[in-house]
Amino acid sequence: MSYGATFPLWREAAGDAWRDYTRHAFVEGLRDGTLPRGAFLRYLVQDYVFLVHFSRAWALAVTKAETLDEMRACAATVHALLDDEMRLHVRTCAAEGIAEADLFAAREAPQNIAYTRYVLDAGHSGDFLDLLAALAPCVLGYGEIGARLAADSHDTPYADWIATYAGEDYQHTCREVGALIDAAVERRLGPERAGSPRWPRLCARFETATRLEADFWGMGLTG
Ligand SMILES: Cc1ncc(CN)c(N)n1
Repeated sequence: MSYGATFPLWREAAGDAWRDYTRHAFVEGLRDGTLPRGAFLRYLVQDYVFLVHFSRAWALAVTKAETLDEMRACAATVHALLDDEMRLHVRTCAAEGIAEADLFAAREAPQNIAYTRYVLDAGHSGDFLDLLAALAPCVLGYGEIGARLAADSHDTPYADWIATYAGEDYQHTCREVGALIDAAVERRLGPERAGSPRWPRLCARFETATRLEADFWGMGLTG
């Protein structure tokens, strides 16, 4: 999955961190069905709270945008998070007897706080590109993981999770976010994006968010 021209460059610059995230033991447990149910539910409850804060971060991107097209793309992502992706969390947890009000009130794990507040801070202290570089591993990494697991999963109880991220709605969001990033980078850095003095810092932001993703899986596994 490439999702545009900038994402593959950021992904390559992140080196091993990208593999640590997208091939994490948690992900492999989703793929082959060996992930303990308790670990999955611990992750899913935290992920609901994560998505609340991620929606706030994408809403912040609306305010940091410079064009109406950018605003529309960010607002569409807020909608996709709040009204599509979180449905997976609500229905899966409801089947386990966990109400949505309990999800909303869940106590945040330190790894969750670290990741979401890092991204929000990238947006508050930086500009639109700083924020997009910190947001990208989340959206596009799950797109990549979902597509791979859909093509290569066995008989797993996590088929609903995989289908959500491999599905057309989520993959459409990934393509739109990839296009948004490309256009935003070109607008601010010009065609020679990798030669811009800002480029290393954007790569570093992407890599940090990628490492925080791996830590988030680890939280699911070990608490
Ligand atoms: C931690 C995390 N990262 C990414 C996604 C995909 N939006 C998610 N639901 N949770």
